[in-house]
Amino acid sequence: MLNTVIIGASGYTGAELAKMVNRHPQLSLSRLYVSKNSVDAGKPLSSLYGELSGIVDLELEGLDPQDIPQLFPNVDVVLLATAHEVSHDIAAALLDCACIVFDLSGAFRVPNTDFYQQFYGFEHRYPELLEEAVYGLAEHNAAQVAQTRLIAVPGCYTTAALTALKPLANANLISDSHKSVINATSGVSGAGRKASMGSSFCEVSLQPYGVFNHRHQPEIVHHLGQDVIFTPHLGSYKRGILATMNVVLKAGTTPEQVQQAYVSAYQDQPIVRLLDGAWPKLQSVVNTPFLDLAWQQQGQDLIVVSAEDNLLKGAASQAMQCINIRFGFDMMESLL
Ligand SMILES: NC(=O)C1=CN([C@@H]2O[C@H](COP(=O)(O)OP(=O)(O)OC[C@H]3O[C@@H](n4cnc5c(N)ncnc54)[C@H](OP(=O)(O)O)[C@@H]3O)[C@@H](O)[C@H]2O)C=CC1
Ligand SMILES: CC(=O)N[C@@H](CCC(=O)OP(=O)(O)O)C(=O)O
Repeated sequence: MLNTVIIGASGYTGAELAKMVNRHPQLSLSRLYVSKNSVDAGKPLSSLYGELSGIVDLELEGLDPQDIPQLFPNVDVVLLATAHEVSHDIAAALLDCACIVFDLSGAFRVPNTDFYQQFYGFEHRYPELLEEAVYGLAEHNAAQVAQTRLIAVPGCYTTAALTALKPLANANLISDSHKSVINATSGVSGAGRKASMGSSFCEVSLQPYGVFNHRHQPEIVHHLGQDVIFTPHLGSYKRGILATMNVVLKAGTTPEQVQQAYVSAYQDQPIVRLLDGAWPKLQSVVNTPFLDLAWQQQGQDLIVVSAEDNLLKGAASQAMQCINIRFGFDMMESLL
């Protein structure tokens, strides 16, 4: 059994992780942490999430980062469900304790320190860890995930976009002279559990945000290898992302080539479901680890649509896919 700890366990993705770790036959959930002075320290996780009552009643503990060298030497797996800056600050100390670290934040996703200054607003002090980290896009980077000690789990919008666009880019089917256009809508849980005006019940209304400057645009570009335009939208519902993408294909690309690109990428990947004759919808993926994908071509124009649960394939269940890959467990273990 692998001794497993979740830091940031009281948040939305942390609670999803707790559920999955708890039902995993090879993982033993030993501790749940929040910040040192958290108002939730001392409470059982199940007092915050009633559905976990009798299932995960472990108490949330406040973590002082200075105690990491004493607390973590016997821990095998650490899941960081924390804000970017928090993950940035504590990952190195956890790696020094020989933990395998799965970080759900953006702190190690793009190997470029300038990117962090520009899009995250902090100076990245661990350029060597940025180089070392493996991007945990499970269906595409399994071989590298299996070898590493630091996995940067992709962002939720990024997973929706890259899963749809990477097979086309890998098959060299996207026109060089057009940017692919990604329009995606996320439920409010994408903003996390902490209260804010922008995510309060009476304020949320379907609306774009982060136009031309959302940090997932450069994350997508880096891992796709092609420029894109990305516009996120906040929807007035709890969870799920629907992304609609317009792609201009190279002249002469046939529907068979597009089909072949998707089938060869995902035919052995149970989490990505290629729909035949229906468009993805949130209802089919919310509260599941699946990402649904469908497309339609008209000449050089391709519309491709993906849908996922932002807290699951967009975060926690993709982290669990990475754990399964990293330790050689069945790839579906504990996902359903
Ligand atoms: N929500 C989503 O759809 C997605 C989120 N992500 C990323 O995953 C990470 C977690 O997101 P989410 O679950 O939504 O966030 P939440 O805001 O819901 O939860 C954050 C958690 O971190 C804890 N925390 C805050 N500061 C510290 C600290 N210094 N030390 C330890 N714990 C701390 C919080 O508890 P407390 O404040 O009480 O200490 C809480 O448990 C973020 O980096 C986010 O960007 C990635 C993909 C999708
Ligand atoms: C609705 C909403 O606010 N969504 C978040 C995305 C959360 C996420 O997946 O991304 P990171 O891990 O990169 O923070 C946002 O736009 O910032």
